Amino acid sequence: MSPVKFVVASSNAGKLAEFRDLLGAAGYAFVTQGELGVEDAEETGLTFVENALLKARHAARATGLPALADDSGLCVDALGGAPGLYSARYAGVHGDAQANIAKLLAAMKDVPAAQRTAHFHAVIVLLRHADDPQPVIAEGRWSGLILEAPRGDGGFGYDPVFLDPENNLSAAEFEPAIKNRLSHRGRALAALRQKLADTWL
Ligand SMILES: O=P(O)(O)OP(=O)(O)OP(=O)(O)OC[C@H]1O[C@@H](n2cnc3c(O)ncnc32)[C@H](O)[C@@H]1O
Ligand SMILES: [Mg+2]
Repeated sequence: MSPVKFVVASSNAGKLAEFRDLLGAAGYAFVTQGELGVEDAEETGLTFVENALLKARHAARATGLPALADDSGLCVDALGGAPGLYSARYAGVHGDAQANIAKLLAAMKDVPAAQRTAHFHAVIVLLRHADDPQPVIAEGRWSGLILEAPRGDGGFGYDPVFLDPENNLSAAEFEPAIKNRLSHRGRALAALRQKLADTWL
């Protein structure tokens, strides 16, 4: 395992567990912003890219370390892309997955099966330092359908109501390693590593 290379600018325990597996398997050690006493950045951007940059810059500035951040969300076609950028705070309270799921299922109550398409989107940003003018940016997508009721107890956030049609499993029914292989976050991180292959990571 390499020495600590960067700080991960996230306070989401579910995301951090996924990063631990994904980056650990690749041999990279990191610290979390929470371990270094860094507060959450304000997510004032209007796009996933902007928010990921804000988070990474905030953590890099506070710690002096390179920083990796993820901004992600669930985009539902029948809802015009909502909750999208506002996925974490859809029902009003940041990170209340139960309330977010309840609000989503209510909004989708009358939407027929064929129109329940959705995708998770993740943007991962790596800044080598707070003023890095050349951020490395990678994106990943996971397409599926919104279920009518939650299934499974793994994962986090909207996982219980997101169906992967190819496997007929909800995101909360996958083994963590399989979710990491299929997911928006896993794909974004793979793309990031490819971009960095001959340079930094
Ligand atoms: O900003 P950080 O501290 O990383 O944590 P966060 O939870 O606020 O993260 P985001 O701002 O990126 O919001 C993303 C939300 O989208 C949802 N989400 C993202 N990836 C997901 C996944 O793999 N499974 C389920 N829900 C996910 C979930 O509700 C997250 O809270
Ligand atoms: Mg957030």
